[in-house]
Amino acid sequence: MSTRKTSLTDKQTKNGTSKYVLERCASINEYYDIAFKVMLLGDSAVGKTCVLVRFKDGAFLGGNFIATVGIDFRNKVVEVDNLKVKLQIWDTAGQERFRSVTHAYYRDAQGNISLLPQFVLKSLFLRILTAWLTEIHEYAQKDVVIMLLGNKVSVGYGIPFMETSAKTGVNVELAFLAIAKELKHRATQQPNEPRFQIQDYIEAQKHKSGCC
Ligand SMILES: Nc1nc2c(ncn2[C@@H]2O[C@H](COP(=O)(O)OP(=O)(O)OP(=O)(O)O)[C@@H](O)[C@H]2O)c(=O)[nH]1
Repeated sequence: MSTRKTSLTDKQTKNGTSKYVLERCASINEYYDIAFKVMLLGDSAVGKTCVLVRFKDGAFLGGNFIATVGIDFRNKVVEVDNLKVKLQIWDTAGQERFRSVTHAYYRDAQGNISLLPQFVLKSLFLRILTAWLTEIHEYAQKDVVIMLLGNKVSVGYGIPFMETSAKTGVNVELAFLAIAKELKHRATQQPNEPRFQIQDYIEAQKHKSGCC
């Protein structure tokens, strides 16, 4: 059994005043078999906090945009092949001025989910993607599991990619489940067992749900 205490999520308005705090101090006993750290990366306002809140609480954080200050995390336990997998998901501030704070956390994470901006020109999209992949390669573990989330853009980088919406919830649960499965398979894989194919899993699940 493990006990956890989530930290405060401190959000900041454009003028720098901290006015919105998601209060989550409850202590909850939750059982899990295996735990992984996953970081949410991406430029400011791409929707990292909203995706995490959608996954954790099933709600959409609408209203005025309030930027994350520094870094925060939420835990969620998901079931993967009869194992309880705890994902400790780190929500990083996208603003450049917090980069030195967030870089310090890359090394401990087994998974990275990078959110990419919607509706930008392909050349800009590729520039942003390359910048984030360069950051990941510089600061993260060499064998970190990477997933890209975005909207209406197709990527040919051999990295699992999904279109998601924190607003409608489409594909959010699937994205986190897929990364939990990949991490669990890597951690428990027997020598002769075939590798888990994360993109195949994603496609099969999308097909099942009749989604996009
Ligand atoms: N329509 C729509 N709006 C979204 C969606 N996801 C996020 N938003 C909006 O986009 C804005 C930014 O969302 P956040 O999740 O706070 O962005 P962030 O990436 O955490 O930003 P930083 O904290 O600065 O790194 C908010 O106004 C959200 O309401 C989505 O799927 N659809």
